[in-house]
Amino acid sequence: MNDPAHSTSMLVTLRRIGALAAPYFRSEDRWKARGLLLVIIALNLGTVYMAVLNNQWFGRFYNALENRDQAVFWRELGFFCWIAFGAITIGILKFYLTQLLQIRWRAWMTRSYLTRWIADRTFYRLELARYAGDNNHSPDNPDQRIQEDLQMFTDYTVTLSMGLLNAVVTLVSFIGILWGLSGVVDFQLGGSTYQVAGSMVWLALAYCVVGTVITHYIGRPLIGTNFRQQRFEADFRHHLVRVREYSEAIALDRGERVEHAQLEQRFGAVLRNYLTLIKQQKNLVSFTLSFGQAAAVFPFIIAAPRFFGGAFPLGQLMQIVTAFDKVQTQLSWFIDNYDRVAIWRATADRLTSFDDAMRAHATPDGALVHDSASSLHTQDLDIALPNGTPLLAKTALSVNPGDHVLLQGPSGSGKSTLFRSFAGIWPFAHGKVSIPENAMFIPQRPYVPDGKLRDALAYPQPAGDYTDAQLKQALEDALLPRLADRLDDADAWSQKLSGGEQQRLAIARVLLKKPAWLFADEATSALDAQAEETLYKRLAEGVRAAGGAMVSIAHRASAAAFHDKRWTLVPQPEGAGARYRLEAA
Ligand SMILES: Nc1ncnc2c1ncn2[C@@H]1O[C@H](COP(=O)(O)OP(=O)(O)OP(=O)(O)O)[C@@H](O)[C@H]1O
Repeated sequence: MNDPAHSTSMLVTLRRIGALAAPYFRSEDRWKARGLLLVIIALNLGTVYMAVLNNQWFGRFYNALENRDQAVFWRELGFFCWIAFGAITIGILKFYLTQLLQIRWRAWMTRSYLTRWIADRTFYRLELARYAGDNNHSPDNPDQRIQEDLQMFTDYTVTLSMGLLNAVVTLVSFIGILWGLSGVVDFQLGGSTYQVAGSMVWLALAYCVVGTVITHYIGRPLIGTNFRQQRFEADFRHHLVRVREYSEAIALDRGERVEHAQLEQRFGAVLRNYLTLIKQQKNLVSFTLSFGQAAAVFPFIIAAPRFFGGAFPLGQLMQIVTAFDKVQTQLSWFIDNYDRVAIWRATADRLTSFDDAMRAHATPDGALVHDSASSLHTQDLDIALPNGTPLLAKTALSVNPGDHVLLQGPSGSGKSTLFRSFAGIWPFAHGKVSIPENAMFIPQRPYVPDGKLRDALAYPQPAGDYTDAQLKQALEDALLPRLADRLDDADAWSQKLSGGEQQRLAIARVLLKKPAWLFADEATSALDAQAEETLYKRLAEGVRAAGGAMVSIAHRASAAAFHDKRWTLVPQPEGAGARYRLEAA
């Protein structure tokens, strides 16, 4: 999380905010968006107009009181009902339409970000960029950007800009009123008499400038403390989630004490910072409360000599007091929103960097030519690690229908990465890969989504594409007969199923979809030798029947027996151009 102390200049931030905000008002929703915005602006101006009417009413009402004029008193009370009715109606509409604009805007931005994040596997490349140490283009926690920052950005942009508009228009209106009410005051200095116009305006300004400077001085540390609070809270929550996710491993390691200490330490940081926050807030609250109380009597005190001197009636005094209050409140708007503006800026900065990162990783760098063919061929295939270290260089290989290839090599030699390159998702590969279109990959750690078992089994196709009989048969063929009756059970399958069961579920998917080309990355590593043999047999029969081929990464003889070709990644000496070389046999 950016510290506000290190954020960019206000001008740059405003440009960024403009760039983030503009697309929505140019989108397909633009007419509704612009219409809503205009109505909200009009309602804000309406609020100010109501306040002006209210101020004028104060003058007439208090004059009626002073003159003991009952007729005017009742008429003005009736008029007040109209003003109140208008203010309430405008207030409700303003609240409702502002919320509506915010949620529409958030919905549009969220969909736009989601689309760009998911599209073309940008989410995957962003994660890889993080491992590659590309800090400029690998924002932390995209989930937080999309879920929280977009909500804050739209909320703050609407409320702060409308608040600013309100403050400026109110100030202009009420400074005018206050100026008119102030009249011209004689002012003696060094034996000469000067005439000062708008004395109340100058006094209100002076009062607020003094208040603002003091608030700024007292409130400044709060911004940094607030930001640190958010970060400490996020750290604490993150660690709690990790303990939950890795509960079993931690329990097996007997890591409770370490985790407890870690959690205590993180919560300690939350607590310490919070105590600092409370102390700083206490200072600010002490001042703003005193300042607010003083503001209630300050205009009476300064207008009193002229009032008692008979310069104006009670109604005008009350008008001066309410106008002074308005001017004072609006001038204080800037300082009241000091920390919100800082949060807004940081949010805009984070969204901009997320935007830039998505743009930078929107499409693969184009170095790998990936097309479809009736069999697998690679040409001049170079594969590197995210940090640039070459793993394999100038690799040419081919697999023809009917081939069953076993890929072997030391751990970390790049077997899975070769598969990632075949699939066309590894951004650090160069050269050419041609591969049949409907090839299926079983990753080392299959993804099993939560929800209904039938959906997890058919993933990513809709379960409706398959009959119950097909789904059940696939489960039975994958040695999961126990699950065949639970197709409609919704559960957190990735937590409930054992590692071996999850692998069998991934194999059930293959048996269900019957691809001609299969790439299996240690797909049976958690199974016993007998189950491994049975399942490999079924997989091999499946691809043979479909006229395709199979490439497997596997270590045990029970799997090796189903392959007739072997590729081995052989370590290369330093200076050979790549860490490994692929030997085909
Ligand atoms: N996302 C990543 N970021 C950084 N390095 C990675 C990433 N994925 C893989 N690597 C590195 O690439 C190298 C090859 O990894 P890969 O998973 O392909 O090896 P493997 O041969 O399949 O290993 P194993 O047999 O242990 O599964 C390893 O050194 C690994 O640390």
